[in-house]
Formats: sequence, structure tokens, C-alpha cells
Amino acid sequence: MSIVRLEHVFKEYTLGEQQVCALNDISLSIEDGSFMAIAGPSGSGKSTLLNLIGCIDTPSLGKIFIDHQDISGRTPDELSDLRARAIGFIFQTFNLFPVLSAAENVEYPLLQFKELSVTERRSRVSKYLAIVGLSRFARHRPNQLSGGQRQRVAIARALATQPKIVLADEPTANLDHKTGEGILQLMKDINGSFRTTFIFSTHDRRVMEMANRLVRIEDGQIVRHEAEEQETSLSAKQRRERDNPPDRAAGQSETDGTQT
Ligand SMILES: Nc1ncnc2c1ncn2[C@@H]1O[C@H](COP(=O)(O)OP(=O)(O)OP(=O)(O)O)[C@@H](O)[C@H]1O
Repeated sequence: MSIVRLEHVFKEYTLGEQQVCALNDISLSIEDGSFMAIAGPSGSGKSTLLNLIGCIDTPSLGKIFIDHQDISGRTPDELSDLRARAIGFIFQTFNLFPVLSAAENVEYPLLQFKELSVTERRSRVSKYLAIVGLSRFARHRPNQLSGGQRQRVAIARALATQPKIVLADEPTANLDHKTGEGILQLMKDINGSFRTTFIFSTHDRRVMEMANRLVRIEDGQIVRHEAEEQETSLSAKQRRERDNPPDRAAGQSETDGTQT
């Protein structure tokens, strides 16, 4: 069942006298529980697409359904409420409050949920800090944590509201190779355990290879979809071998079977 659906979505920005077409007729269905990567060159429209799915911005034309709700015509307050309850965000620069501890950062988005008691809030914070392996660091401020630990706090914060969808804009871009891999594996494990849908924008080949679906955009248009649900059981290497059997692959570069 699709958790996100876009129908003929266009997004234009006005820049002085100029109109910039950032998304040009995007139609896309994202299944519940996906671990999906959006790839494409700089300026292709990845962030714009994430912003529309995240209800941070609205399309110039077309329809967007989030968790089966048509979001066109919603007021900014209604969009903000939907965003707070259905969607978690992870950013490449972590975006933590520097003056708050790890626990307070995770608790922050829960403050707007008036139905949660203080005890419930605190227990959620402990639960998600434990899931990301940071219980011992609850009182640390971001500047007392490594980059990978900061991103773990950001993941706990994104999950604390128990959203159906987590949007991650280049989540490994500011992390070294090994730390980035740990963060990816953590998100993949959470995706497997809780069936939270993850949607990434990325330039990182490892993110693309770990995804069970890859959508590539160029100049605001989808140029290639790769991997549907039946592909999830295949590793990237198996997919490459299947798509490039030894005799056909001979003489091709190692990257030919994948997309960047
Ligand atoms: N607020 C804005 N006003 C005007 N033009 C914009 C605005 N935001 C984005 N654009 C333009 O829309 C297009 C798509 O931008 P977007 O940020 O979505 O690309 P991207 O694929 O995320 O790029 P990157 O990988 O560099 O982050 C670009 O041509 C960009 O210049």
C-alpha cells in the first residue's frame, strides 16, 4: 500500500523575473515500509521533492497524498500538524539545538503533543536514545558528541514522534566512511524492525546500494526507477551480477550495473 503518492507534480520557483522549473511532472508512488533513495546531480530537484513530500513546501500544480490524505488545499497550520505527526526529518548537518542536551533535543518535537504526559515524554526519549545506542550520552550537548553520535541523536529525534515516514536529506554527507555506514545500517535496522518508511536524497553510492528502491531524477524529471519490492531480497552485488552476467560484463567497468 502506498504511503506517499505524487500525481503530475510541478514545482516552479520565481527568481526575479525568471521562472525556475524545479520539478516537471513527477508521478511517484512510495510503498509503506520502503527504504528508498532519490539520486541525481546537483540542482536536479532532490531537495525540492523531499520538501514537498515533507509538507515543508507545496506544489505549483499536481496532487500529493501522504498516508492517503490529499494535502492540497490544506492550511499552513494543518500542514504543520500533519508534518509533526506523520513525518520525521534527518538533515546532513544534524540541525540539533546546541544548548540542549541529547535527551532534550529528542524531547523537543514531543513538546507540541499536549496529549503526552511528562512521564510518557521522558520514557519515549529513553526508548529512542536506547535504540540509537546513546543512553549513556543523554546529558551530553551536541558539541560533546562525535558527528556519528550527533546524527544518532537526530535519528532518535526523528523517530520520537513515531512517524510513518522519515525523510533524510543527504544523511551521510558529513560523516566519514565508517561512521556513515554505521548510520545507514542503523536506519536500515529501524526500517526492518518498525517498518518506518525511509526516503533519502543522496549522492552516496552506499545509500543507493542499500536502498530497496532507487529513483533517479535529472532536470526535475524522473529518468529511471530501479528496484521494486521483489528486489529487496537481492544484494546490490547480486543485482549487478544478474544484470551483467560474466560474458556481458567482461570489459565493462565495475560501476556499469549501478546508477550514480
Ligand atoms: N527557493 C528557491 N528559489 C529559486 N530557485 C530554487 C529554490 N530552491 C531551489 N531552486 C532551484 O530549483 C532547482 C532544484 O533545486 P534542488 O535544491 O531541489 O536540487 P538538488 O537536487 O537538491 O541539489 P543539491 O544536490 O545540490 O542539493 C535548482 O535549479 C535550484 O536552483
